[in-house]
Amino acid sequence: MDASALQKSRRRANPSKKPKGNPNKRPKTDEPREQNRNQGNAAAVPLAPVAPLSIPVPSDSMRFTDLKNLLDPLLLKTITDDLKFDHMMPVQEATLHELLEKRIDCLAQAKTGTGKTVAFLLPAIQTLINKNKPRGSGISLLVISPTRELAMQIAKEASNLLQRLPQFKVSIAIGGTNKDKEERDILRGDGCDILIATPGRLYDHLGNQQITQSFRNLDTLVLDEADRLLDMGFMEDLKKIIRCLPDKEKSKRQGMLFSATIAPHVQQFAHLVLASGYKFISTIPAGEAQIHQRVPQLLVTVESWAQVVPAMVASIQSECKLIGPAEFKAIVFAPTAALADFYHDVLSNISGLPQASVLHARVSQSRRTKVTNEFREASSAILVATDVVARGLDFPGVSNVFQIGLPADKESYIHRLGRTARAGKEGRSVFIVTEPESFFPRHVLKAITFETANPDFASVAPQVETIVNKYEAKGKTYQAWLGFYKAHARAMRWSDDQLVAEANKFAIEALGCGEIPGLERKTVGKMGLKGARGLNIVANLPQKSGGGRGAGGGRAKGPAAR
Ligand SMILES: Nc1ncnc2c1ncn2[C@@H]1O[C@H](COP(=O)(O)OP(=O)(O)OP(=O)(O)O)[C@@H](O)[C@H]1O
Repeated sequence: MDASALQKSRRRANPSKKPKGNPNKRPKTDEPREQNRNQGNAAAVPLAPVAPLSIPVPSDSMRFTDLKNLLDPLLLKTITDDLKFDHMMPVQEATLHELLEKRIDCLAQAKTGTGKTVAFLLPAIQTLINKNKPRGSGISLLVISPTRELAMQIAKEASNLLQRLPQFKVSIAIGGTNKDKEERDILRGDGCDILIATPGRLYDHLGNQQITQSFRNLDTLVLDEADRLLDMGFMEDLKKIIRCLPDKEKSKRQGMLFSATIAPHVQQFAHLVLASGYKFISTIPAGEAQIHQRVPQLLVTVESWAQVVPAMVASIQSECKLIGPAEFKAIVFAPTAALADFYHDVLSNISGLPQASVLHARVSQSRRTKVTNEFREASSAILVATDVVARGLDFPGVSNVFQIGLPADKESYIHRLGRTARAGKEGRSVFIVTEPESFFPRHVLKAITFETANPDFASVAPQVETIVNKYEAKGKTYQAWLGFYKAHARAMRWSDDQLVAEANKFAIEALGCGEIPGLERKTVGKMGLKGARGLNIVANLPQKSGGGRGAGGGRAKGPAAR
């Protein structure tokens, strides 16, 4: 990061005022989260929300060398000489001293791409060094991450920080990989000091007493992307995991929650990980959006579903021309795996664009790792993805983010956007919605100033039509569309009949289907669309239905399925 970028980033982070009101208020579509929050852990009394500290970030950012009395010389040398970090990012400046010296528990909020990972790894690694425990004393630091890719990235960053201290070992525990190998790694003779894990796989491992035992001396517990982990999808696993760990008050372990977005439920559940006197440290000034104001955010509103894909292609072509093909590195976010496959197919068949790849939860783990690594290394490429890459992933040099259709919620929009303009770099964003979806930029994202854009999509429409006509998985795409928008139907003010009518328009106009794709009866039931008019209901198929007759699949669409 250059000096002027650092100056800019410092100017942005001036948390001198306490936030007023609730800038993170969730859209109305989040009732399930609300219910889940209220169910909470009955035994635990939620703490009253803690007001954010007013920590003014000085105009001259501290240097890492200013911490030489608190940091191990080898660790400091790695930061300055190997990683070439000189000044601290605002979140590091705001947290490191307190985390290192006072070992406070904290809930920390800072914009995407501003160095939160180092802010939690550094104090935790220093604790590991300070404790100087004999080998085989068990895991000192546990970091929990919502996605596998983010867990791998954090593990890499931890290994980078430990390159001059090779006696300390980092392991990962993530789904989709060989569990036995992970187990051997965690329990190996020379020990595992740092474990980075996703919740489901970690809980699986905790069925093994030996692994549970390896947490007996846990010094630090971190939840990265804390608001996601304390959300409905992960809460139950998380509570079970925490029950398997030593009691937090007795063990005196340090707890840290980090995220760019801190939704209200985070403060309600922070006590699961943090001690009662924890500090809330925010480097986002009151009233300021949690996103980088310098990222130009273009909004394209199209009239019909048929215009979405041509508008996507035209926007990508125009941005690619603006940035230059050699530097154009874009992530295209789609609402579901099937829509990501569809958009990927289209973009792969448009000449003149950088190579496109696709990533979502239904891609095999080995492929996910390969695609992630290739995209990280690429100087020019397109990655079509679902929210599996929305949070935390640090792909260098992403010039553009495209969001096609509604994100799951406001936080998802912010985290997706945060894949560009990281660590002081420039970035651009395009958000494409249809008229019925335009409530989202207008109301849910009302704090954001969008620039209206009108890409010339009429000229690409015939080419897109030819590609779409050849696309085979139309039924699957239709079903995924229906499942996703069913979840947003209330916000769109659609009845079930209207939802189906819009889905059918999408099938005919956007997918070029000759007739409404069939949906198995059981799928209609699972989607809660029994009785809705306009569906083409077909009998349940014996087993796997494939893409042929019915829309196939039938698996509920949740975060895990994306
Ligand atoms: N002090 C620093 N100076 C320069 N670069 C830094 C510094 N600290 C971290 N970085 C780099 O900044 C980039 C972004 O950091 P990181 O991924 O930790 O951001 P983040 O705040 O966790 O983002 P997100 O909210 O998206 O998870 C990384 O490439 C990291 O190596």
